[in-house]
Amino acid sequence: MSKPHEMIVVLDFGGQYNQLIARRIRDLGVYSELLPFNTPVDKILALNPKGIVFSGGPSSVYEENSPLVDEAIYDINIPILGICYGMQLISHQLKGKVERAERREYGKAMVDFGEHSILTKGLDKNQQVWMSHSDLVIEPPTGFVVDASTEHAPVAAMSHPDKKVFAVQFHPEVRHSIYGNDMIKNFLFDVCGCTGDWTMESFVEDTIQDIRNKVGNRKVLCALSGGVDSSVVAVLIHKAIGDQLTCMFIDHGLLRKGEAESVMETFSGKFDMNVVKIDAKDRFLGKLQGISDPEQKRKIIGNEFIYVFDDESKKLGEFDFLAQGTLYTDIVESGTDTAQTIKSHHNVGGLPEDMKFELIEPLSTLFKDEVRKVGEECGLPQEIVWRQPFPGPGLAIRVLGEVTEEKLTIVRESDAILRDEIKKAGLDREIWQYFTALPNMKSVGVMGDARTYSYTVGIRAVTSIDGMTADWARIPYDVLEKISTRIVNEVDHVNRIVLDITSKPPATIEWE
Ligand SMILES: Nc1ncnc2c1ncn2[C@@H]1O[C@H](COP(=O)(O)OP(=O)(O)OP(=O)(O)O)[C@@H](O)[C@H]1O
Ligand SMILES: O=c1[nH]c(=O)c2[nH+]cn([C@@H]3O[C@H](COP(=O)(O)O)[C@@H](O)[C@H]3O)c2[nH]1
Ligand SMILES: NC(=O)CC[C@H](N)C(=O)O
Ligand SMILES: [Mg+2]
Repeated sequence: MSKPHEMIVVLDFGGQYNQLIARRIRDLGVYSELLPFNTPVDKILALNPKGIVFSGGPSSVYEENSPLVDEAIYDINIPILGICYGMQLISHQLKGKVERAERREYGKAMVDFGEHSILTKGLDKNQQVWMSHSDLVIEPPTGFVVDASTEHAPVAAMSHPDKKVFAVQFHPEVRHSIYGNDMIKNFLFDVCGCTGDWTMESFVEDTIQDIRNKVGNRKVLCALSGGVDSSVVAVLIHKAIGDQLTCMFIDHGLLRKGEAESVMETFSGKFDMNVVKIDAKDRFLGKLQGISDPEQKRKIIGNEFIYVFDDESKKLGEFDFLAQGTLYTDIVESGTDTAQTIKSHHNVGGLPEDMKFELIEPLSTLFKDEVRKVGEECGLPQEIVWRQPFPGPGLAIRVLGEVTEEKLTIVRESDAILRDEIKKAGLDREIWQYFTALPNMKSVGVMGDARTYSYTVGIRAVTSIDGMTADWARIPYDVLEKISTRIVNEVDHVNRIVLDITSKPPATIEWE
């Protein structure tokens, strides 16, 4: 992004909540991005950050090959906030002492700040925090003061106020740390001297300007699915370069019932944009034939998307750029240097190596709920902004195992019934995402006095804010009853309905 804005760099040591740290900072009005822990100091300095946060992470500093930062970072006079592993790292690199704890601390703990530091100014000294560690700082480095302790952690917070280095063993970024957000706020505004100049409005303005600078008078192809993310991207690019943009919507044969028609209707009706629809059903279904491994399916679909964009755009002229609605979640789940691959999102981990397009992904640092705010800021209609997410690989990852026309029809029809009943019950805004999945199994039933041996359909419905974590939605029994009855009565080859009652983690939202 164009960077007249204040910026906080979060160095990523692989912790589960790292993305939340950047998120909380942005919510407080300061732009923040996550960078790999081994980013060289000159690259960090080039971003002109007002402060640097060291995140948590699964490693232990005293182990071989544990992730370290370039030690020059301690001499550049930029404030540092170390969190959990980050605090242990500061101790380790500046010659304090870190050891394996006799008693691990997971979950709630009470922390006692003896004196107020600039971090806890105005807050209760005794406060509930959230811990997740099995190593301990036993002795802070020379020049540091111990700011707080808990029953089991002698150093729960420490600082070197002159050097503006602060560190906490607990996680201020999670809501269970009741003053966590206030501490982050104090760090940003009192320690780093930020003023808070980042808003959604400025994000929209900057992004439009960045796109203009990058594209010049060349042309952009936007991969448009009709979903929230790509619709927001299309509108931002259209505001930036108008007719130099062409949107391409691919019907890969894996869409929901009525989806192709409604997307085309929305986009050709409401927006003054070039939108082309491509029918690529045979290409995708052909490539998926005989494939049952989930990762392989995702990669084939990701590759095929790009090949179709390539082939079809050539018929329309020369396009240097491909724009996608990639979010931070897609990137982190597809795996990074520090985060494990959970699943390859088609638009990130599924891209072919020989891709010629240069990517434009203006939302790649944001979470879904932030994108919805951008959508509202850009004036997108409510039905697009609040549409439930639908994954690019579509029904292919909801048919477990090999994808066949028969199985696709079952998920497509059962999903349409589920969506209809959820809408009728007025739950469509309350439930974040809801769909049916088809496990690769049959069971025995009885219909009209005859034995059946047919498929089971699973109902998946979750509440979430950003898709990173989710809980199963408590759909009222009478609504579930209607859905179940209608699916077995109206969809052929189905004789049993089950409800998925797992949260994420340990499950994921999609079944593949
Ligand atoms: N059928 C499609 N045709 C063209 N591009 C697509 C299609 N499906 C997905 N994409 C591209 O892949 C990106 C990622 O898909 P994803 O589902 O995460 O986002 P979305 O569809 O824009 O939003 P939502 O999460 O609300 O469904 C999209 O933003 C879009 O650029
Ligand atoms: O465009 C996409 N391409 C993909 O490959 C993909 N995989 C999962 N999803 C969507 O991401 C969110 C989190 O999903 P999971 O809990 O299943 O990982 C949920 O909203 C999923 O629907 C995808 N979206
Ligand atoms: N959450 C963390 O950052 C954990 C850090 C370190 N591995 C510990 O257990 O103490
Ligand atoms: Mg989608």
